[in-house]
Amino acid sequence: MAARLLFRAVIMGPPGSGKGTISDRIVKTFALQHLSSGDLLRLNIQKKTEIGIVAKSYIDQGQLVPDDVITKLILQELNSMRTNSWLLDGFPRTVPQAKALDDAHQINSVIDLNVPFETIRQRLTARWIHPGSGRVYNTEFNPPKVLGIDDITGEPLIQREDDQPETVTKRLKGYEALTRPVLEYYRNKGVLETFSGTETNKIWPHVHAFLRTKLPDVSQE
Ligand SMILES: Nc1nc2c(ncn2[C@@H]2O[C@H](COP(=O)(O)OP(=O)(O)O)[C@@H](O)[C@H]2O)c(=O)[nH]1
Ligand SMILES: Nc1ncnc2c1ncn2[C@@H]1O[C@H](COP(=O)(O)OP(=O)(O)O)[C@@H](O)[C@H]1O
Repeated sequence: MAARLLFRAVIMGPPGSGKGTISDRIVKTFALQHLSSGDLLRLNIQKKTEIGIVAKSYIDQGQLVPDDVITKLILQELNSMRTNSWLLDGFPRTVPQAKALDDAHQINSVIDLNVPFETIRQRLTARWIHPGSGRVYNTEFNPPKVLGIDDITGEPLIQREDDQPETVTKRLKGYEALTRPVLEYYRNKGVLETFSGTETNKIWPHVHAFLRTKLPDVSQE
């Protein structure tokens, strides 16, 4: 496929706004490759790589991993996705990250999930993940078939250490201070699309309708 036909998108929103959940629906519907910075970091932590060891100390504190560490990791990964359309989830989270991404790739659209912080706090205490795949559950919204067990592999689910209420508060503060300016950055570039709401099932049809104007729906193929 010629480079000009590739679609490059970013999905943004505060922690717990549904980026992972909506990304999952997007990749099932459109031919896009999904890259989640959080999943990639957790994989590195699991494998105890050098990056994983550095990242863990920040993540557990509810702080962002340093810009140079995450930027290098993501740009390296994107290098292996040169011929694909992609959806980047969780990166960029600071203006320096956004600028570094711009220097390497042209971003066509930024999907911004605007979900109130109170809604998010409630969701994150009920979030369970399958660490191997990044599959995400919620005991109220999308519970696993068997409590504590991944539907697909039968392996145990875990709660993220950084989903404890005090850490969530720190992450939301960090979002306000460091990530909100990235929305402004993309608004000024004319690529920001904001979707507001408190329920993924109500937000998703709007995201779907928007992407439908950019990409063919391949879910029936
Ligand atoms: N109650 C409720 N939970 C949701 C909804 N959408 C997503 N969730 C859950 O909220 C948590 C955060 O969603 P996730 O997609 O992981 O958000 P991310 O941190 O932005 O990637 C997960 O446990 C989801 O299953 C919703 O509409 N209602
Ligand atoms: N682009 C990034 N820059 C710095 N730190 C990041 C980035 N992406 C992920 N992280 C680190 O990983 C943690 C978990 O990220 P993620 O799984 O995207 O969480 P959530 O989706 O709940 O916001 C973040 O709180 C942060 O410490």
